[in-house]
Amino acid sequence: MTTLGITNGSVLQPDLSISKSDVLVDQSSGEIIDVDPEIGMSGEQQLDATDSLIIPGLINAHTHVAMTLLRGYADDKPLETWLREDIWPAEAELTPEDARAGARLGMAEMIRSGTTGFADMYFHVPAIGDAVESAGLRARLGHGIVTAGKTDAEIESEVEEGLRIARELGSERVSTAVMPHSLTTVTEDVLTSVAERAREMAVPVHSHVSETTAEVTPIREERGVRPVEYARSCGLLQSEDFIAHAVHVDSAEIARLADTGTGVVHCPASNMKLASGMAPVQAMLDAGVTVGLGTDGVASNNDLDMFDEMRDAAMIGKLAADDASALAAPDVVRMATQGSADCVGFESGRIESGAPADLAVLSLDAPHLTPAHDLVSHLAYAATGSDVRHTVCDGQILMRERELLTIDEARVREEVTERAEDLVSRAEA
Ligand SMILES: N[C@@H](CCSC[C@H]1O[C@@H](n2cnc3c(=O)[nH]cnc32)[C@H](O)[C@@H]1O)C(=O)O
Ligand SMILES: [Zn+2]
Repeated sequence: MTTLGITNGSVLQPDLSISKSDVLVDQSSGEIIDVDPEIGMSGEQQLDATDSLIIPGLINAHTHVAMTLLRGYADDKPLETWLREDIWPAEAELTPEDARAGARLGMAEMIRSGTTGFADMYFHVPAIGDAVESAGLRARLGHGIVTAGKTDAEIESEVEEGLRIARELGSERVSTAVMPHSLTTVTEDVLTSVAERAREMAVPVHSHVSETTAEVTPIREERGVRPVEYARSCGLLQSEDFIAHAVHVDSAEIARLADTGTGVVHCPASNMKLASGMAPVQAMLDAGVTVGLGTDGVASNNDLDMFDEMRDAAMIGKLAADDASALAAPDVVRMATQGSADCVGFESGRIESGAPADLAVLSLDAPHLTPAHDLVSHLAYAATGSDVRHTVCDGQILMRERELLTIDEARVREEVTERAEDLVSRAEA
């Protein structure tokens, strides 16, 4: 057994209280051995956490990580127009090597901002999976299945790819899901059949649901039910499943999401930027829905910093509920850690013995984090990703004193810059 001690800091406990404590990690199993004052010095190697707070690694429960290639490429448009006019044509030109480079850049950004795990829906998933393996993060990956605008033969190969990825990929840190893109971009037959196959493979289903009113209206008009009911009728929304957005859900739908135990991944920045709407997150929390947090792709965010996302969730949550006490600091911190872990099906998100050693160490030695009346408040409202000193996933150090150890950042930035230019010129040719 090789051990790592994180010493001389404070720990954000699972109940969100803060105590002066060390953390001792078994690097062989990737688990936390113990959380206890003074225990860190017994580790074979140490990470210093003086004037720092040890938090669970944040979990980005819904993203499209390779979209870093399209950061700033098309802004200031609503979802449908943005996807059809700009994003899908550019993505049609994307190669597996582009996706691999884009994913590596995105993971560099995640590690730098204390994110240790994520759920990703994209294509060229094996290339993204390789990038995850070498970066050292934890991820649940799936091929986004779209049927809209495709021929029967194309649909067949989309479905095959989606099921093949769910069945064949996977390792210690990489798990999979079946990911039909949304209720309006995938036919009823395909939604029903891929959900059934997901049950046989014992993997979750993940989709975009009710992100905009443009998705709700056609379902209501054609089927006479709201989207959550329709999704149920297709066999979606089991307890292991998780959906992104759920912006336009009524109280009956919220009750249904709570009963079924389906996770909801709130993506506040994307919802604001695409003007998709304000999700009723406080109502979902009150009803007992499991709520996590995600950035969505960077083309609609435009970064992968989960600290920004916590702050955005708190701000828009208060506006949506017309109540300043809604989406309080502990609510958003819980969403970015335990809530996201519960959505995605990770054991991480909590610092306790036996849990995966997925951690971030945040420096408190900064003007914008002074004074320290309430560190949970700082996490939600004042800290940023650049305050993270060290990032650890599965017991391995991915960043030490802001130096990335698993990704050659300069090389990745250069490569993505070149590939992104090339991609855009192909798309616009
Ligand atoms: N196999 C599909 C690709 C699906 S990947 C997932 C898709 O979701 C897209 N996407 C990104 N953000 C959003 C969003 O907010 N809502 C819906 N789709 C999004 C993303 O650009 C990507 O095309 C195909 O052949 O088109
Ligand atoms: Zn998305």
